[in-house]
Amino acid sequence: MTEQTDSQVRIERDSMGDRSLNSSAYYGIQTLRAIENFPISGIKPLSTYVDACILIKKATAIVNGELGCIDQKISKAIVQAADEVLSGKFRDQFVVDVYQAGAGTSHHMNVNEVLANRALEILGYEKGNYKQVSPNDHVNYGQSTNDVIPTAIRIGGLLALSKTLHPALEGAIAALEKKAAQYQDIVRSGRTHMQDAVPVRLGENFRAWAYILTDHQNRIHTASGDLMVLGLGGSAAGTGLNTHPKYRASVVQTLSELINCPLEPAPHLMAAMQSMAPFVSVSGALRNLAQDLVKISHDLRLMDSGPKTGLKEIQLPPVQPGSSIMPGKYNPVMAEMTSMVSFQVMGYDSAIALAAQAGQLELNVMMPLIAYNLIHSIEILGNTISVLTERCIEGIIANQERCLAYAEGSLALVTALNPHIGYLNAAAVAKESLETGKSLRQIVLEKGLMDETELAKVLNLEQMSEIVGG
Ligand SMILES: N[C@@H](CC(=O)O)C(=O)O
Repeated sequence: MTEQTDSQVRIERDSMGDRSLNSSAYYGIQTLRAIENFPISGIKPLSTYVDACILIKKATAIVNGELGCIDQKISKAIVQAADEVLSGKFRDQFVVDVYQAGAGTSHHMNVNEVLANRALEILGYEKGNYKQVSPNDHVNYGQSTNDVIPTAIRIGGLLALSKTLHPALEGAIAALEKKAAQYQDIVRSGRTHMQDAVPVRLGENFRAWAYILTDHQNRIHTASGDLMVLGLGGSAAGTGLNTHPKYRASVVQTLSELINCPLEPAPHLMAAMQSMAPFVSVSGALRNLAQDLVKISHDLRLMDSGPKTGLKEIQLPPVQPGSSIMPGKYNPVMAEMTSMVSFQVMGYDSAIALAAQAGQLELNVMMPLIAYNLIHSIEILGNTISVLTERCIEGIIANQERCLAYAEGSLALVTALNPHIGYLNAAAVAKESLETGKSLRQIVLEKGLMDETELAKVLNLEQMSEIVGG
């Protein structure tokens, strides 16, 4: 290993002493200590979460500059540094493991240090010259991890929802409605308890899934309303110590404009800091969606099962060879992946529930876990639903003959005879059909239970699978 020369390192000082850093690093001494303290997962902060923190820092620098709390020149340099990060620069400088100091102080200081060091360069100073621009005194003026991080989780959640999950759900709903219209006339056998049930239309199966996803989108949208209420301005304990009296309203307004979303200041800042309820609500709505995604992806796999020994009512588009050993096999990989992601989201939700109830007095220090789990849940669900739509749902082909054959052979068709011959007679017909292999029609006629024309009208599959009153 080659030794670093003096020009390749800089010395920084904090309340614990001096440390040397590589002079190319934009993060500083507190980040360095956190890197050493938390070599846990290797998982770095999600880019949406970094965006959220940087947007908050941009808003606070603008407002603190306008209110005269920090020098205008410094304010402008911090804003320029923030814009550079938002445009994609310096992203490799956000390096603290997601499992880190409680409340997120380490990641927060990482953000403050990167912005301070870049602002120093913009103003013509060396990195680390914190007398000129300080991570704590300027970038973090009037702020605390304790109000910034819960705000960043809210903003990160909102950004992730609007960029990934909501568009993905809209695409899936549109694709399912298209399939519903395409396959409206195909009759298939319903199955309840995995046994023959009355006939249904394949198109209605797709329409039902579209409605299920629409309901989840509405639930998530409603829950996410809570994310728009911000405790920013509360500083360390929700009292707003060290902030300008006009800061709180102004910073929320500025942030609203930056992300083009109607944010509002929380009516009680201590409450906003202490309770993790908004994140629990959104995570709960995500879990709810994930549970139905499991159901839908399992249905897709069942209906596609075969090709020779399963149901094969539909054909999912083959997207890759399925087996390392069995030639010619194509597996329902997109649906399999969807189930696994959904299980992960449920796991994240369980951890969020544990973290959310672990607040003590003025603060809940488990926020880093909540931040990662919530934003990651939204993003992996969004990505999953997008590819499931494009690589699976849009390419589904119905096997009309197979669907009809199952529907015609279903013993549950006798259900339509109940009003005409009674449940017990119908049950006897079904039993005999199963034992002898004779058709339901033949047995009813042999027993003289109904005449031929009447029976033909009642055992009409199209009519039986119509939605009554629909
Ligand atoms: N989380 C810190 C405050 C901060 O980082 O701003 C504490 O309460 O100790």
